[in-house]
Amino acid sequence: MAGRQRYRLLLENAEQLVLVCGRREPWLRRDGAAGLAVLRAASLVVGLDGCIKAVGQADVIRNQFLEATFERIIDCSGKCVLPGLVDAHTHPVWAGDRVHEFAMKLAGASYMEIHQAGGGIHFTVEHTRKATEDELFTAFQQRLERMLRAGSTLVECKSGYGLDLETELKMLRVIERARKSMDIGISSTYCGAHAVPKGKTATEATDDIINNHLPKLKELKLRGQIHVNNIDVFCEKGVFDLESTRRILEAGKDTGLQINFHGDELHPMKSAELGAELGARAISHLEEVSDEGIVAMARAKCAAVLLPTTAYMLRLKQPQARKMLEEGVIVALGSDFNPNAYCFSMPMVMHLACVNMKMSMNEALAAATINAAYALGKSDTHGSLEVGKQGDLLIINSSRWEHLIYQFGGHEALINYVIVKGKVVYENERCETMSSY
Ligand SMILES: N=CN[C@@H](CCC(=O)O)C(=O)O
Ligand SMILES: [Zn+2]
Repeated sequence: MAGRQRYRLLLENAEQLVLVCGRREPWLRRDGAAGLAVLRAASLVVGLDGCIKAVGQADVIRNQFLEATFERIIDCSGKCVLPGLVDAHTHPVWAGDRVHEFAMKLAGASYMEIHQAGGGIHFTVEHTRKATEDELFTAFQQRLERMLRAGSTLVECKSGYGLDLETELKMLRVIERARKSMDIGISSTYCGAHAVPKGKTATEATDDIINNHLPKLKELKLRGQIHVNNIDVFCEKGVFDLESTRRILEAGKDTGLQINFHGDELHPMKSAELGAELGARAISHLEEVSDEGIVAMARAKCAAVLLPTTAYMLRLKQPQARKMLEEGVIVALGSDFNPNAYCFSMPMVMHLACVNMKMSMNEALAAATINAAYALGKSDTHGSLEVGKQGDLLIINSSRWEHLIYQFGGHEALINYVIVKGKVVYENERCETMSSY
């Protein structure tokens, strides 16, 4: 019995309550993901501290909390409750969209042709450098709101459209401001090695990052002004080669940052092998990863953050998700939201992962929850519905959770509530009047 205590939230009698996992697993590999933990006719309680206090059969919870009071009770009959989605890879702070480049790509130009001609990341850098901090923040805030409404409650956010120290810090301050003022959870990534700035060689840019950028980040962290979690490099032919990548990642690790970088996207670079050797928490993209790289990542428990929107948008070959899963890699998903791949929606990302990368719906959900949380070093607090974890949840207006993936682009009418730390941060009233079928 819970006694007369007060709690923040009671979700009552969900048709399905998708725990994802229930034994404090820090990740789910293929076999674990195949049998996701799902309860039927279940309830969940979140405490005043925002953490989950109980989850179980509705009648058991009812008896246990008979005398308790709740700030809010939501009747979930006929609905499903899932963990908030975790987006493990985004570039959401920028000015200047690239819709004109979308047209060029549709007409046949490749990503690298546009980049080498001074467009792509360079175009966005030019606009981001000119934008004020407030302008960047306003656009970022709106993007985060859209992510939240699409079900993401924890999002990795990169800098990387400044390249010079001043603009990189401006971006990181914008991320910090959102972290403090918004409900959505943020994992912040320094990505000063996103491209080689115009007028510098890769070696000069690498030296600048190691000698100037990283010491400044360390100083700001010590002063409690900016909290950066991860370090990223775009390890790619014509951008940062393997040796420069190694130098930057090692220096970042020495500064206390988790390694989480772009690798083996357009060309095989042996990024996976390098990441495994350096103890990287995650590597993103991996369309061109080698067989040895896959084995090394599995052994090193280095998560593969797969980005189905990139391969779709750029018509690249798909990352070998099946092979990675079979070899025991921890597979996570990200939207890769950026001016090249303008997609906020993890439900759509999961759908693409299922159709184009041949993942099952269970594998896709594990990849967008517990495994994405692992890729950010946060699976002890996020990514599943277990007692003690943060009460980040979705309620969908359907009696089977798989509708979240099956209805491609249908999440806007399907997601009924988004909840962070037990507090409703988005309520979609349209759901009450609409049938989900
Ligand atoms: N590949 C490098 N970075 C981004 C694209 C960034 C951009 O084009 O602005 C990505 O992950 O897809
Ligand atoms: Zn990226």
